[in-house]
Amino acid sequence: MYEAERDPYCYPGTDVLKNKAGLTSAGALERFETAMTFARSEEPLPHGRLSASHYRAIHHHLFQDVYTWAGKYRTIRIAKGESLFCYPENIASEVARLFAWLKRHRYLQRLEARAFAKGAAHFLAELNAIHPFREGNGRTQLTFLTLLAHQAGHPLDLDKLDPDAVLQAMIASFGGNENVLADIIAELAA
Ligand SMILES: Nc1ncnc2c1ncn2[C@@H]1O[C@H](COP(=O)(O)OP(=O)(O)OP(=O)(O)O)[C@@H](O)[C@H]1O
Repeated sequence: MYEAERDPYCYPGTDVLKNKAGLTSAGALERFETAMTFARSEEPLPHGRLSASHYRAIHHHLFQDVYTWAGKYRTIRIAKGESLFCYPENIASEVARLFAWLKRHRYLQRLEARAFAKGAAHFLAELNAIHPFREGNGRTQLTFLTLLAHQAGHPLDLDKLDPDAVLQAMIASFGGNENVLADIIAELAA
């Protein structure tokens, strides 16, 4: 999925991420990852104040059974399709900047539905452009967004979520158009 040269996260000569179960087949790892993160997502999430450390704790919670680096920022450059994400040396400062933005905007609380959707889309687009973790960004983003929306009084109905539409909206947001993402969030919150 990711394009990374001589990726120290992978078993040599493969694109399979080193994992706690020692699985060297991509399919087996995918099944293991899905099962483990699903089980963890059924448990109560770590408490926190919607901060950067809270975000890391959520990634750690979901991926702790699979990767030793759960909850830790990546150390290599990664890209998906045309999108080259934040360089690793800038991740900590960019994450700090983004969560300071969220705090300054009072965690998007006390906003009307459309204003919430717009703010949440901006936050999500920025978070995705940073892509702080080697893997598991999408699931952590969605978990955090669900929490943020709930606390802001605009709970999301995830049954309505269309993964392909979200992917297209995320790609558009990387190119600077956050409107499609805002429309999706508004629809999920309606
Ligand atoms: N070409 C792209 N440009 C920008 N963002 C992308 C692109 N392809 C995928 N994404 C976004 O990257 C995130 C997925 O990142 P990652 O693969 O680290 O997470 P994951 O949880 O392992 O995967 P998934 O979300 O597919 O379950 C999603 O938010 C997705 O929308």
